[in-house]
Amino acid sequence: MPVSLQHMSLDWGRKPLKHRENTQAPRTQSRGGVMNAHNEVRVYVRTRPTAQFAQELIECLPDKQTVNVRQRKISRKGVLNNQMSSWSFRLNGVLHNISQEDVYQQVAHSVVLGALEGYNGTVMCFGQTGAGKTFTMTGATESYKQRGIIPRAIQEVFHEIDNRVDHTFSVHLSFLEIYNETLVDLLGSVKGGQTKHCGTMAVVEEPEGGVSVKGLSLHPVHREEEALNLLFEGEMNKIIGEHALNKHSSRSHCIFTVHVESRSRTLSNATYITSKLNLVDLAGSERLSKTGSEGQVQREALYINKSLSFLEQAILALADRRREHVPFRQSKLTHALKDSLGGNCNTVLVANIYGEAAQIDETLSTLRFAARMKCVCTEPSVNTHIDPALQVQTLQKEIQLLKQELSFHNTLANQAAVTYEDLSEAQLAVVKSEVQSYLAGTLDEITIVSIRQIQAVFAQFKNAFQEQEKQLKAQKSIVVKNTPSTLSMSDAKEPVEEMEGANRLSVPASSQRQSVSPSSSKGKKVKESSRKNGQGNAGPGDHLTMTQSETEILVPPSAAETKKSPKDDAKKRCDTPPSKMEAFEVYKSERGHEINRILKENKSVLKERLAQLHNLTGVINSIKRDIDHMRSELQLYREERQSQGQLVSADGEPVLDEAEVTLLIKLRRAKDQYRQNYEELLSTKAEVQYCRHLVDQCRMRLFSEFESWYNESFLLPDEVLDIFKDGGPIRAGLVPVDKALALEGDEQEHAELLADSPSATSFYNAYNRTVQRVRLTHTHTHTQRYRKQGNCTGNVSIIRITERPTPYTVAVTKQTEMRVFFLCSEHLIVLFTGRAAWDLTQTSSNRLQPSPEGGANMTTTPYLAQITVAYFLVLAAIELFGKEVCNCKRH
Ligand SMILES: Nc1ncnc2c1ncn2[C@@H]1O[C@H](COP(=O)(O)OP(=O)(O)OP(=O)(O)O)[C@@H](O)[C@H]1O
Repeated sequence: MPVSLQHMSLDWGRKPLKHRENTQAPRTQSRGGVMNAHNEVRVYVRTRPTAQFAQELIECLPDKQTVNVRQRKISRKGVLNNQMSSWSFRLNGVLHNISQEDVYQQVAHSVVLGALEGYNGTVMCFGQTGAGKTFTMTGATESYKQRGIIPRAIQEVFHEIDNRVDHTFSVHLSFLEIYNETLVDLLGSVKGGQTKHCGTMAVVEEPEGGVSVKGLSLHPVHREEEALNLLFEGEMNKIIGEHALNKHSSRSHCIFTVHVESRSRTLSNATYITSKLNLVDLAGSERLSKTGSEGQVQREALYINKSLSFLEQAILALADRRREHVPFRQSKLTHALKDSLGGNCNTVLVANIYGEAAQIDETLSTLRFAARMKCVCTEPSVNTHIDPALQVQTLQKEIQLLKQELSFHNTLANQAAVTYEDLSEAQLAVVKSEVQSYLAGTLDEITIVSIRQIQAVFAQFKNAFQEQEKQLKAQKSIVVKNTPSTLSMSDAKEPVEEMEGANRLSVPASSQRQSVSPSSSKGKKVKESSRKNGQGNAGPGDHLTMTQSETEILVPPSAAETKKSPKDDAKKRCDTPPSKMEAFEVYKSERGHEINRILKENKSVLKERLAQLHNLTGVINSIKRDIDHMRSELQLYREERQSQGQLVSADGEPVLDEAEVTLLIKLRRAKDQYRQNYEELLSTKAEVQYCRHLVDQCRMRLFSEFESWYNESFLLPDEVLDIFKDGGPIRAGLVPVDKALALEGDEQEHAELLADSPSATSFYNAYNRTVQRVRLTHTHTHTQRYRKQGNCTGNVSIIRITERPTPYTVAVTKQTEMRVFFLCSEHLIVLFTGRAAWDLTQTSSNRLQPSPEGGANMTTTPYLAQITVAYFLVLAAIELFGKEVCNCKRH
């Protein structure tokens, strides 16, 4: 077996970078940056110097990036004729007659710096046997000046490490050989190596992507010299053969890897970065007819050629972006290079070629491989890791610091006694009793001291709510059992959509328990028809979501309630108001008929526009697909042509062929079509948005008017209804704040004026309207005045409820007995004493029971405006506490 060991001279000492030899070649990238903006593999071609350089066949252009190759055409019969074919290859650089130092600077310098910044890097030499791959990668052994990329990379790594004092680095080396499809550890015999997994060597996939070699030893190195020793040791172990084209031909593929790990000395975070710098010297492809290899060397050549052809297949697949599968596992070489070729790596290929005419076929084939490789994309990214143990330590320190901050803050705020640990059983019991007292009205406020306490308070509220809900359900099931439904599912089906919204705006349960009289005949009609159905309200609620209000209504009137006085008639009727769903149906067909009709019309227009939008989207997507398809067809076509070499005219201009031109025209047309449809899509979208807005507006109006009508017909107390009478200061429905606030005293004033003369009604009505209008313009000032009276300053706890279309804010002042509630909605802002409001809830009375302490805007005689306001406030407040509180802030 003609295997020999290559002799290496070991006299390459380290030389400081500032004394380096000629560095004329431009530095392509800045220090440590991602070297390739387009994330494509960078490809260089290097010519082996020769006295017989075939100038007439190989032309290196002055741009130092293009190489043109000419070859005699082969006739159909397989014989050469005098016609020539030309190919042009544009690469990242043509390294023709340049020094080893310049090669390193152009090819590997930025990849090495990238590796120190956490980017994986690969530099790989490919080409015909004897073309200069080993010379490029390892260099000549005789002279320091002629050393190749690997020793220079080692030198640069350690030089940079010495300079980067803000980081600590650890460097390990490995040296893998793939010989006849067998993995060999070239440093296996060297002591001090660490091997992760023992046993047969194999390429294994890493859980986080990428590959590693099981059983390959990793050697820690601290100095350049140590690293060079290992390189030379491995080089000595490489298998070398001899044939006609190369006396010292590498018979295997070799991957020298520098593993770098770096941590910041200045930042005390738990992150660190790692990278792998792969320096790959591939075995050369060879034609047995040219090398004249025999026996073992011939067998090796077969293995080499086979693995290189698998490499070509993998590159073809990688370059074709439509291919999902890349056959990496076909050979040990492609599998081992999996993450170096198409991964997160800065990859550079050097294609080594002969300059002689005799090797022109192989040169052309090497250049085609290089052109394909240039189409391969990589995604360089920094390999950042987190050290879990260090992170725990850092977080513990941070917690400690924050605890100290907090206790310092508490001391300043006179709250040194507050603890922030989990609440004990005793503390939880205290919270529970506080919440119960608060709900019962015996406690005005719960002082908030910590987040854990807030959580416990909310948990208690939730418990209370759930318990109440359970009770209501139990109550409902009893009533439902006794109340046969007369409405079928289909009856209830249509209103569902609208009622979902109606429920959102609905008046809560307790409000319906109040004794009120209907003010309109329509309301009565609904109520009466509902009465005919036994208890009146069970129907739709049985099939749909049973709201709290509906369940409440189902409770049959007690014997005491049926005993009526003449004035109690209204009360009794309101004990059993119709279900909202039922009432809503009636409302839509009568009072709300017009707005309901408009809503329906708007909905149908919206539906039509949505269908149009849907169609347009379909059309656009299909055009987009066509465009994508054409683009990739064009790309593929170009790549194919590029890999065959760019066809150029006699003047050297690139020539487009007919097929490419046709594809370009088709693509342009499709783009125009896409643009037109897209514009149409935008205008249709705008129309849809507008229609949606109209539908929403109509729906909101329908609901709000229904609410007003329902309240007016079934729920509002007589006193309130009186003030809604024609000519009264407040119109029926939700009470606008300005009117509510302006109401005070109006009744009296009105009555006095009317007393002048009964025939002066129109005059006074007009007068009153003008007065109201003037007051309306002063709403803001008015509200401010009340706000001040409400003493809404100082510490305020705000609980915001977000589960409603319009969020409500309940603000409770801490300073005085006075409580101010703001119910903010489109129509109503209420200022009131909290105690009075809660009293009202508890007694279920329609009369306001002011707190004994009273407030600046409260007296023992309830004003009508205040009653009205209180009424709405209480409804909202009850509803609030039936909902889960989502967010609590302490100001
Ligand atoms: N740029 C160059 N300058 C000087 N000598 C070179 C150059 N390129 C190659 N050589 C010489 O050519 C011979 C073959 O080169 P080398 O061993 O590097 O080829 P190879 O591509 O690695 O071949 P194989 O694939 O058979 O291993 C060596 O003696 C080497 O010194």
